[in-house]
Amino acid sequence: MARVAVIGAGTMGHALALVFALGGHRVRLTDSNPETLAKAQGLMETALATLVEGGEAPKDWTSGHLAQAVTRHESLEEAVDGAELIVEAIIEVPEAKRALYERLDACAPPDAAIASNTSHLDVFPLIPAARQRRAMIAHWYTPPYLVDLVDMIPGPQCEPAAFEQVFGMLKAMGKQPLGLKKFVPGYVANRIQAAIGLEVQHLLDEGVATAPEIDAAIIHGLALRLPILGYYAKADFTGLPLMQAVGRNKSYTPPEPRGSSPVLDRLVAEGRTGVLAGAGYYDWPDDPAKLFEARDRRLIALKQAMREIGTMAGLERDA
Ligand SMILES: NC(=O)c1ccc[n+]([C@@H]2O[C@H](COP(=O)([O-])OP(=O)(O)OC[C@H]3O[C@@H](n4cnc5c(N)ncnc54)[C@H](O)[C@@H]3O)[C@@H](O)[C@H]2O)c1
Ligand SMILES: O=C(O)[C@@H](O)[C@@H](O)[C@H](O)[C@@H](O)CO
Repeated sequence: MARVAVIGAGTMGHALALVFALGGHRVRLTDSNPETLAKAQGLMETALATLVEGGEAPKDWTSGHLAQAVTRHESLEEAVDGAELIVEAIIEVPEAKRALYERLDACAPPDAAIASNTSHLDVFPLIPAARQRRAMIAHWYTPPYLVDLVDMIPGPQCEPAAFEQVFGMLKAMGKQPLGLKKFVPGYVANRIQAAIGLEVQHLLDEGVATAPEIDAAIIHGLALRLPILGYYAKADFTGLPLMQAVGRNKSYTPPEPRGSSPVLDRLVAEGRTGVLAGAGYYDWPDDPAKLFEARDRRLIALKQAMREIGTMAGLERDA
């Protein structure tokens, strides 16, 4: 059992606290916003109840059990006191992360590993020199208690033993850490997701299709094969000469990255920031906790079906 501090209790932080608790670790959770920290309790409890009901967490995990495994702390110093692993899950703003790492340098145990959940940032230049030997990225996908992939990148001066320790810890928790040798923005899955993002925003901004139409194309077209074949096994079923021909014809040109999307900017300006705000690309009038629950139930059913079905991509797990 390790002592883990999770910094940031928002969309990812509360869920990561739950993941590490379920993994058998003792977790302290903190956030600079006391309201967010307070709300995290209810979100963790709902997620835990859904996991228990779906058979993805042990039956004896009650909210009392959770309260013992995860404690909430308004003070950063208190949260990191005695921590062996610090999971940084604060906002994706370089200056905020830099300021936090400086504070951590002053108050965290000298041997604590720091693992950033950053989606795309090269955080290593933001981390003080004294912390470099145990600095790494461990990037999770939401909800991390159901999505197993964790992208892992050691910092340029990270000691291999420190990296392997955290890598092994995540493996022991039943996760699928994917170790990359050096930082590349977005790792593997987030780069693919970013490319999809660029294309779907282009299609929407240009009025080619609506958000529901684009989602229908993904859900009823692409998504069915992906869990079984990934990309390359699907290509083998397509036939590689066709892929060559498509490439040769240059029939696809990716949209120019513009750094912004007019539709996205309008939605955010209108306060339609996503499920937690009750609306985003879609309207979400229900209680967010209920919506997370509805999503999680479906993900559990899918995950369990996938375990039964197996993939055809020759992955280690299916051997
Ligand atoms: N949302 C996702 O799907 C997702 C998935 C994987 C990775 N990430 C990454 O995880 C990180 C967090 O993302 P999120 O979606 O949970 O964001 P979020 O906005 O939901 O939560 C971030 C939290 O950090 C808190 N915070 C800000 N500065 C702080 C500080 N100095 N100390 C303590 N708390 C602080 C905020 O109050 C907020 O509650 C980002 O780096 C993001 O790129 C997000
Ligand atoms: O998909 C996820 O959960 C993650 O990849 C996140 O890091 C996040 O959603 C990013 O894709 C945001 O661009």
